[in-house]
Formats: sequence, structure tokens, C-alpha cells
Amino acid sequence: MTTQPIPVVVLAGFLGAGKTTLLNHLLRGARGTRIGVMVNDFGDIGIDAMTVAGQVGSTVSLGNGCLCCAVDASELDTYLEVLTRPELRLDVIVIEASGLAEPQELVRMLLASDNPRAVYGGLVEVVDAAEFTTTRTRHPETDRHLAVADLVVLNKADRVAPAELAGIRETVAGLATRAAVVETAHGRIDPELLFDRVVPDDEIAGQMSIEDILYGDEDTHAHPHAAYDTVSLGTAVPLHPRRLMAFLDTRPEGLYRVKGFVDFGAADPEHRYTVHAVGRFLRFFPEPWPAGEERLTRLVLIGRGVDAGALRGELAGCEQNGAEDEPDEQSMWGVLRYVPQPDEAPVP
Ligand SMILES: Nc1nc2c(ncn2[C@@H]2O[C@H](COP(=O)(O)OP(=O)(O)OP(=O)(O)O)[C@@H](O)[C@H]2O)c(=O)[nH]1
Repeated sequence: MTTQPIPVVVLAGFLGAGKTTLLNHLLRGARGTRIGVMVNDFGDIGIDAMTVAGQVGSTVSLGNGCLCCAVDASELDTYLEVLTRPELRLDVIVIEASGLAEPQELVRMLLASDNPRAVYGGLVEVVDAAEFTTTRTRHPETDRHLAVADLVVLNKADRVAPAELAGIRETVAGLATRAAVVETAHGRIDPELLFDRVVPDDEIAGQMSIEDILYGDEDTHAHPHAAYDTVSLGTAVPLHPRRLMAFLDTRPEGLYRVKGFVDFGAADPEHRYTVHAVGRFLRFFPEPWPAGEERLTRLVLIGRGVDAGALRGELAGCEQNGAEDEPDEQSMWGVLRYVPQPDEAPVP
């Protein structure tokens, strides 16, 4: 059994950048490497924990709220204590920060942790190449996040023309001066990039001063999620595809992220539909209902400057009202327009 401390890698990046996709890629390609996962869901339904593949016994879901606000260093230590138990024999722990977390806060907490079996293993910042320019304009803190990253994964390269991608890469590299920048699609990076990133003590000192860790800079505490609203829907009543599409097609600008699973009831009893919207980008991924799985819809909406009460009401209005309201197969056409073609990789 190894006596080396376990590296703890922070996986950060704005809403929808592709953190969960990357994490699933790592888990699938893990082979002999034993990966522990801490998932930080934003919203009171554990969507991200549910979409992390095949992790039994070594996943900790941090529930509602943002890790950097909701958890202090001692609480983080409690979670780390669980994942660093020798019997789990983990080689690496990955913390997926919520898309609105301040990665620097997490890094600070990890560095302050007194768990001798864990060592900070670096900050990976996932960037959505297709949304980079818009995100940066709306969220100037993006620059600060890139500046402290150890590895930048420039994801969704498939959604940007090569010339534009080269320009974005140059901008990102200029901001992430300490980091390697890796372009990829669907988070398919070489796992070695992460698992070998045990950062020596002297390098950590170079990354963040002790004053940074102890006192921080008040400006860097401006949490981007303060201004965000989260609306969740968890229901056993199937949603009507036409009404859900009408809702999604007219969703307000500020509703940046929609994720979860939808049950369309009689309109398609065979499949559950994973939904992902990032900005104006929308996709549904049908998959057969797992055997014995309860038919439920779970959705989390995250937005800024949106009327959460109205959204909640509109979502509730998408629920089917008994037999008379039962949709037919044609009512699925609107949904099927957003199911990816075979060359687009599905959500795991
Ligand atoms: N075209 C394309 N889509 C991608 C890529 N990576 C991820 N996606 C899709 O982008 C959506 C968001 O991906 P996630 O992995 O859930 O993003 P996330 O960063 O975990 O999102 P939050 O948890 O909301 O912060 C999903 O529909 C993914 O399938 C990519 O490289 N190319």
C-alpha cells in the first residue's frame, strides 16, 4: 500500500464548460488508477453526482450550494478524511467545483487542510472555446481564474472554426501564463496530464503566497454566483414535450444553464432524455430507461437576472395534466430536432 499522500486536483470552469464530461472521460479511461470524486452540485438536485459514471463508494456529493461558500476548511477536511481512508486505496481525488465556484477559494482550503494523506495536486480550468468570448465579457473574473490555473483545457474545439480557435488559444495562453493549454473536444484529454500533477511544496509556494492563503485578497472573494438564481424541478409527473419546447425556445437570455433528465411519459415511454443547455446551445440525449429506475424528471436551471418564481411556474406548467393532456408521438418532433447526429458524442 502506498504511503504517498493522495493528490487532490481541482476541476473548475464556468457553467457548462464541460467539467462533468471531462471527469467521465477520466473515469472511463482510468484503467488501474483509482479515482475519488467530490462533486459540488449547484441546485438542490444532485444532477452532477448522477451523471458521474460508475462511481460507487468513492464519490462524495457535496449537495446544495457552492463548495467555496458552503464548506469551510474543516468541513472539506471531513470529506477528504472519507476519501483518503486507506481502505479505499485511491490514487487521485478530483474535486469538480460548481460552475460558479471561485477556484482560488478551493485551492486555499486545500492548502490549509491538515490531512496528511492528501496533497494539493493542481488546478485544472476547463474553458468552453465556443462561449469563451461571451463568458469573458460577462464574467471578467474569468481572467483571474485562468491566471491561477495549472492546466487549461480548451474544450469544445469541435464547435469553433480552426482560425478562430487559434485566436482563442492565443488569448487564453496569454492569460494563463503559468498553465499548459490543451485543446480538446468532449474533454478527451490524456489522463496522465492530471494524475502526474503532484505539485512539489516549493512550487506551491510559488503559486500562492502564505498571505494569499491566510488572508486572501478581498477582491478575489467576489463570488460570481451571488447574483445567480437556481430553479429546480423534481417531479414524477411526465412533462409535455410541446410545452417544454415552447418553454426552452423562449427561455430568457440570462438563463445560462439547464441540465437534468426528462420523462416525456406516453410521448416516448422507452427513453429518458438528458437535457443540456449552455447559453443558446441546446441538446437532448435519449437513452433507454435503466431497468427498475423510477420515472422521474429532474431539472436544474441556473440564471442571472431571471425571474425565478416565473420560471418555476412556467416549468410546472409543462407537467402533463392527466389522460386528456397525454402527448402523441408527433409532439416529440420539437425535441428530436435537438438530439445530436451520430457524429456528435453523447453525454455519458
Ligand atoms: N460540442 C461539444 N459539446 C460538449 C463538449 N464537452 C461537453 N459538451 C456538452 O456540453 C454540455 C455541458 O457539459 P458538462 O460536462 O455537463 O459541463 P459542466 O462544466 O459540468 O457544467 P456545469 O455542471 O453546469 O458547470 C453537455 O451537453 C456536454 O455534452 C465538447 O467538447 N463539444
